Amino acid sequence: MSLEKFGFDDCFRESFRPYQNKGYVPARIVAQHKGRYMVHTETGILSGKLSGKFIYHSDVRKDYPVVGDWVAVKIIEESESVIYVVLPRKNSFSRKMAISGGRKIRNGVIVGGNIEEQVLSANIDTAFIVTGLDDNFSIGRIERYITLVKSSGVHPVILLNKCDLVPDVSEYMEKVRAVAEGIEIHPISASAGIHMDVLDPYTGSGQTIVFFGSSGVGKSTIVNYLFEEDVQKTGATSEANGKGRHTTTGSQLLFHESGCAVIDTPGMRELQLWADEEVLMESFHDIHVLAEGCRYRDCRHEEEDHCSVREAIAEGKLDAERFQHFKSQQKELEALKSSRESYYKDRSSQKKKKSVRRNGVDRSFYFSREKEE
Ligand SMILES: Nc1nc2c(ncn2[C@@H]2O[C@H](COP(=O)(O)OP(=O)(O)OP(=O)(O)O)[C@@H](O)[C@H]2O)c(=O)[nH]1
Ligand SMILES: [Zn+2]
Repeated sequence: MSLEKFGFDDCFRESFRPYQNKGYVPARIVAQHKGRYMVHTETGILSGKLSGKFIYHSDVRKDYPVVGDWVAVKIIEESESVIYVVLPRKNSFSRKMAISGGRKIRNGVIVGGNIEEQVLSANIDTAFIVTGLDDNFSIGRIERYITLVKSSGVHPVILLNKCDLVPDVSEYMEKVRAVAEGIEIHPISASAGIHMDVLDPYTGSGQTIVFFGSSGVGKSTIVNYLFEEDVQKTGATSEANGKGRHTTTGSQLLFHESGCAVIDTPGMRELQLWADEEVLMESFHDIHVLAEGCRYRDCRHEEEDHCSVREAIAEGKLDAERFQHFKSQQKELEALKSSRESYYKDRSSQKKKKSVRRNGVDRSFYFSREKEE
């Protein structure tokens, strides 16, 4: 199969030129785990390890290959290759990682300790910012995601999913348009198959896409629609209000036979979690300010003594309903966090190596993932 189909464009071809005719072949990183890689070459998927020279010359983490990167490899055996070079990236998503010292996450940003940039994925054409037109709809959250995507240099597209749940989308469209100047906004319904053809221009041959959005907005349902099969498990709607459970597991770069690649890695999901946490902080700023007066730093504003938040409710300074709303959103985030933690634990105790090709989809769960810190 041709590599153009998987995004190997003229630009990458040009960067690869010096390695051509020297025994190297171009390949794309489709999985990565602690210095082990899986690469997709013209002839198929191989394991890949870094050459000694590469390791010697790379002193920062961001030099190392990540999912989505194009690399120059030498094939040493039928199923094994050695990675020599990472071709220059078009763009990338990264997070700041603490490598030592007293780190702490505050407002979604790591403070304290030494920080190093960790690149999570590279060479993405479109990042879909997905929101549900249900309880989950939040303008603040959409703004967060826009910032996240724009700062990486990737083209953002906004999808307002679950349009089947609202009689008139125009009011939502207007609200979103006000914070998303110049960004395409599309109302869709993945489960009802409404307006799904708006995705066509972004999901053709050679395109690499990624989905951002809180748990339950329908990211997996959209991917399944695109791939016309259940490549990702979707959560059954747990409540009548259209909320779903957190269900996506697995880390992969999925290739559709059309040539579209979908990137999904746990690190990217953490980026979303942080964006959501920040939104929670911002939209309940009053409660965060009140909480500073609580006796205990980790006060949950439940049964604790000297709780400024409960006092404010008792005095009628804080609306009890608003506080309940805050608590339920906080709970949702905590549940999401613990499900991600158990995901990492499960993965580390269970070594998986599986690659199945079905209905034109390379379903590759290349190897287990542990928290890469
Ligand atoms: N009404 C309606 N429900 C939808 C639509 N798309 C998805 N859902 C439902 O929303 C729930 C969550 O969908 P998922 O695709 O699992 O959401 P997700 O964003 O992948 O969630 P995580 O995997 O937790 O990140 C499921 O019950 C879906 O059936 C839609 O267009 N309309
Ligand atoms: Zn309190």
